[in-house]
Amino acid sequence: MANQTPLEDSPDTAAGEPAIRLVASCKLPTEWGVFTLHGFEEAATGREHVALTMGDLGDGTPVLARLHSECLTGDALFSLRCDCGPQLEAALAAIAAEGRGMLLYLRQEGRGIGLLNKIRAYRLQDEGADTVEANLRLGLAPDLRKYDIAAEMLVQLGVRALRLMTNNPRKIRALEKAGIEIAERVPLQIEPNPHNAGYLRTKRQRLGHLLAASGLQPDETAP
Ligand SMILES: Nc1nc2c(ncn2[C@@H]2O[C@H](COP(=O)(O)OP(=O)(O)OP(=O)(O)O)[C@@H](O)[C@H]2O)c(=O)[nH]1
Ligand SMILES: [Zn+2]
Repeated sequence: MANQTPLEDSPDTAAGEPAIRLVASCKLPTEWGVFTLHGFEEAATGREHVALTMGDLGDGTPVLARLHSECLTGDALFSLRCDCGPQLEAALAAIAAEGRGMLLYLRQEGRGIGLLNKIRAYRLQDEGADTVEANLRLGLAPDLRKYDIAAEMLVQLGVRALRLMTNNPRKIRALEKAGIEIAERVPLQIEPNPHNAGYLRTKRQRLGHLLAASGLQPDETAP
């Protein structure tokens, strides 16, 4: 069986030690504005996550937020197979436009299956499988992500209520279960391209994403 990257389930470690700790923060100027970058480390695994914040987050009013799971191909390598890169940019632009908000960049690549398994899954998608079926054919669940660690990062940054930019109801449910209030869902729908329209359609039909159907064509493997 392919290598599966296990994800930590709970923010509680032995002896009540925090599951994740803030290690260092710095300024991060971007093309949309100057954010503060906070680096975190998971106690159990050493996995590193970051949060980008802007403005005063501690006044108790819900914070415009994005929880973005790592997608090396879409975020850094310009892949058109998914909507991750444009969502990342749109979220940072929206936060900067408000002058207040946060983006958590969570190192759970490939919906938690890891980079190499995602490449294996893409290979199966090249051969006709959809994004859910590809995971299943590798013996992996369609979505292995957890949000307990993210909830703990929010709390450590003084945030307990969000206006969450997402189309993913599972993300909302998981955060609510972890004690975070979702005051509002802010849709984050990107204009599809010929390479990701089938992927987005599968997300809507098989993963329950709240996406408008228009423009989502069935061909996930368009060249
Ligand atoms: N296994 C697998 N993972 C994928 C595929 N395409 C994208 N991903 C991963 O899907 C994840 C996308 O995460 P998010 O941007 O948080 O989006 P989401 O949970 O789908 O929902 P939104 O908040 O609505 O964007 C990233 O970890 C990507 O690496 C794929 O075909 N297979
Ligand atoms: Zn992606």
